[in-house]
Amino acid sequence: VSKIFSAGLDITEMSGKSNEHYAAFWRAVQEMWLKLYGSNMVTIAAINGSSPAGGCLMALCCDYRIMADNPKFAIGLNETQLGIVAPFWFKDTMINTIGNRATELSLQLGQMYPAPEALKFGLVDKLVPEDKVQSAAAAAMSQWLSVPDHARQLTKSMMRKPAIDRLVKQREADINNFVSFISKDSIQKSLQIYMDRLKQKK
Ligand SMILES: CCCCCCCCC/C=C/C(=O)SCCNC(=O)CCNC(=O)[C@H](O)C(C)(C)COP(=O)(O)OP(=O)(O)OC[C@H]1O[C@@H](n2cnc3c(N)ncnc32)[C@H](O)[C@@H]1OP(=O)(O)O
Repeated sequence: VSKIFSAGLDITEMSGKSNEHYAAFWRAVQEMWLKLYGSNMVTIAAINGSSPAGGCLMALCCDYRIMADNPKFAIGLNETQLGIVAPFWFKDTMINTIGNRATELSLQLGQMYPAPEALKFGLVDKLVPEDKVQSAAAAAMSQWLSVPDHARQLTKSMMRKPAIDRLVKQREADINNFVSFISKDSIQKSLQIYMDRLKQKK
């Protein structure tokens, strides 16, 4: 889809469904994060459009982020704006990228940052013209792949293992927490209002 890197998690998967559905959905989201954040491969995000919430998380899982230089494209963990809460492992992923204070500001306010602003505090690493995103990502990939792989892999694992271990240890509790949170009437209402607002925007 043009103008969108990822719209984040599918909100329709989190509304009006059974608890079994929510649990299976959340396990799959955890799985995606564990695989991508824990990958020993080099991962470069080529962010060619807006990237809210789950989209931002996916980008943050990568080793390096290149974004199209267009202030109309924004990136951030905007969960609070939907009346929901970024889970601790979303928060950890952001802290590991931009630090504690910038993460707290960003999460409490549910801020989406236009690309030039995101660059300023390291939420993305580089901006390039829209038609150069793929080639810049390929060039970055070559640079990362030129480092001896065993050393790079061990270093990546050393940096990320504490956050990964934390979710692995609490996986079932995190699923239960998600299900009891998302199935609350008040949360379902917030999500409904947010979806209605998205549709009215047209
Ligand atoms: C305690 C802890 C416990 C745990 C607590 C729970 C933790 C949950 C963590 C959640 C993580 C998330 O990712 S939550 C999801 C966050 N995502 C968002 O906020 C994205 C909202 N969307 C947008 O901002 C925009 O749509 C954007 C992506 C920039 C594209 O804008 P455009 O103008 O190009 O397109 P639109 O017209 O808006 O959208 C096209 C259609 O797609 C729909 N759509 C857009 N985003 C959608 C989405 N994420 N899910 C479903 N549908 C979506 C719109 O309603 C439209 O539907 P039609 O009108 O029918 O065509």
